[in-house]
Amino acid sequence: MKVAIASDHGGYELKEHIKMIMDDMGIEYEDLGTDSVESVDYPDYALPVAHKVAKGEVDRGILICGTGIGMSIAANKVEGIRAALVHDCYSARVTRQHNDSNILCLGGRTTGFNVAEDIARIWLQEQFEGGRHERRVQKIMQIENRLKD
Ligand SMILES: O=C(CO)[C@H](O)[C@H](O)[C@H](O)COP(=O)(O)O
Repeated sequence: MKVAIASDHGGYELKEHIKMIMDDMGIEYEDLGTDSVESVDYPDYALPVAHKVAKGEVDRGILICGTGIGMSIAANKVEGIRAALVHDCYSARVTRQHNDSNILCLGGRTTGFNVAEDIARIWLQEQFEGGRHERRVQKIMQIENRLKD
């Protein structure tokens, strides 16, 4: 599995921590910035990650800003993206099993490193269950298609 990861300044330190977790898990990743705590605009980092995931250039994405909210709003504008803002381990598991979420959003100012690490480990390992959830994900995609009319 290959992951694209990015953050704004509010998520920079957590991004560096999550990269260490992926190193430990043996997961290949591409870091699309930012490279410091200097102030930047989160949509500029959400879009490249979302595009890579939507185009299939990577399998999944991780986006981190201060709360994770801005990143999730921006990423979910891209067709084919199911970005999940996660604060707890149960949601991390279920958003993979049920929603087949392809981007994980975390808050660098709202979620402690230890909880964020647990969330990331679960989300990176968990599989989509399909079945009834496949039908529901298809209905999300149909909403995207209707919006094109
Ligand atoms: O988009 C956000 C709010 O949901 C993120 O938390 C940003 O990181 C935040 O808005 C950045 O704020 P700052 O005051 O410019 O550091």
